[in-house]
Amino acid sequence: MKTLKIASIPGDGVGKEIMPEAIRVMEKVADVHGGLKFDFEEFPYSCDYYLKHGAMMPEDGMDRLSQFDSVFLGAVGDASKVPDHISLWGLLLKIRQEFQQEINIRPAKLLKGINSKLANPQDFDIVVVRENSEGEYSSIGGRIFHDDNEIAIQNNVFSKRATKQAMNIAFDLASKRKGLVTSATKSNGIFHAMPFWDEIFDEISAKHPNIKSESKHIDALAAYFITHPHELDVVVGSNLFGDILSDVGAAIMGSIGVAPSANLNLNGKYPSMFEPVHGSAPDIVGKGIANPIGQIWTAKMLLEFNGEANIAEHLLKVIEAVTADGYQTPDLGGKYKMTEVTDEIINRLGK
Ligand SMILES: NC(=O)c1ccc[n+]([C@@H]2O[C@H](COP(=O)([O-])OP(=O)(O)OC[C@H]3O[C@@H](n4cnc5c(N)ncnc54)[C@H](O)[C@@H]3O)[C@@H](O)[C@H]2O)c1
Ligand SMILES: O=C(O)C[C@@H](O)C(=O)O
Ligand SMILES: [K+]
Ligand SMILES: [Mn+2]
Repeated sequence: MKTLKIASIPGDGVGKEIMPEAIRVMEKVADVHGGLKFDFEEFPYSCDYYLKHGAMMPEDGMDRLSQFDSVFLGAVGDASKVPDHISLWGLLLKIRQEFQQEINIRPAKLLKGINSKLANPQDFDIVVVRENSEGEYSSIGGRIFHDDNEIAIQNNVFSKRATKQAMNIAFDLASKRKGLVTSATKSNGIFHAMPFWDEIFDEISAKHPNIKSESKHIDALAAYFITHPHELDVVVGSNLFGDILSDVGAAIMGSIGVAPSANLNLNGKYPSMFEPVHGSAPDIVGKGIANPIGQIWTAKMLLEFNGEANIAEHLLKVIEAVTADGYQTPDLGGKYKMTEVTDEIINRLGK
C-alpha cells in the first residue's frame, strides 16, 4: 500500500468549503485505486490564525510542512481581517519561495459541457508555465519620505538560472504536446528585465530546433488568449505575467472556479504545493455555491506529480463527464450546489 502524506491548508473563505470536498473525492479515489492511501493532516494557517497569533503560521510551520509528500492548499486572503500582501507573503508566497517551488503549472482547456465566456470558442488546450519564485514578486525595495513626497521603489529580480529553468520546462512540455512555446514579454517597455528575458528565450529556442517558438508582448498576448486561444500550446511567463494570463485562461474556460495549479519543487528538497488558481472568493462565501472543480482538478495534478498518472486521468475524465451532463455551479451558469457536484463526481468514480 502506497501512502501519500498530505498537509492540507484550507486557508480562508471558500478555501474552507472546497477543501473538504476535494478530500472526499481523494478518499474515494484511493478506495477505487486499491493500492493507495492518503494520510491527511490539516493545518489552520489562515487570516483567522493571524488574528489569534499575529502570524499566518507558527515559527516551526515550514518545518512541519516539510515532513509531507505534498501540500494541498485552498485559498489565502481575507482583506477584511489582514491586508492581502501580509497574508499572501506570510503563507502562500512564503511556501512557494522557501520550498523552492520555482515553477507553477496552470492548464487552461475547455471541459465538455462547460460554456466558455467566449461566444464561439474553438477547442483550446493551453498550459501556462509561470516562473514562480522571483520576477515582479520580490520583496526588494522600500518606501521613503512622507505625504506628497512619498516614494515607493519595487525592484524586479530576474535570474538567468530561474528564467532558463522556466523556459526549459516549457520546451519540455511542448515536446510532448503540440510543439509550440509562446513567451510572454514586454521588452518594448520594460527596459532591462524583458530584453534579458527575450535573449534567454532566444538562446533556449535555438537549442530546440524541433519546437516552434514565438514571443508576444503581454498586452497583445492577453488579447490573443481571447481571440485565438486555439492557436496556443505552452505559454511561458514571468511571475506576474503568468499570474495574469492564468486568470485569462480560467475566464475563457468558463470560470476561475475550475482552474487548477501545481507549484513544483524540482530539486526534491521540499514538497510541492497544489492549489486552485482562484482565491478566497469573499463574495460567495457561505452560500454553498463555490465551484469545487478547481480544487478537485488540482487533486488530479497532485496525483499525477506523485506518480499516479492513471488514476489522475480517470479522475479528470470523471470530472468532465459530470460537467458534460450539466452538473455545474452558478459561476458556470448551472443550478447545482457545491456538494451536489462533488457527490456526482464521487458516485461516478467507480466501485
Ligand atoms: N492562490 C490564492 O490563494 C489566491 C489567488 C487569488 C486571490 N487570492 C486572495 O483571495 C482574495 C479574493 O481575491 P479576488 O477577489 O481577487 O479573487 P478570487 O479568485 O477570490 O475571486 C474572483 C471572482 O471569482 C469567483 N470565484 C473564485 N473562486 C470561485 C469558485 N471556486 N467558485 C465560484 N466562483 C469563484 C469569485 O466569486 C469572484 O467573483 C484576496 O484576499 C486575494 O489576495 C488568493
Ligand atoms: O500569485 C499570486 O499573486 C496569488 C494568486 O493571485 C495566485 O494566482 O496564486
Ligand atoms: K488558491
Ligand atoms: Mn492569481
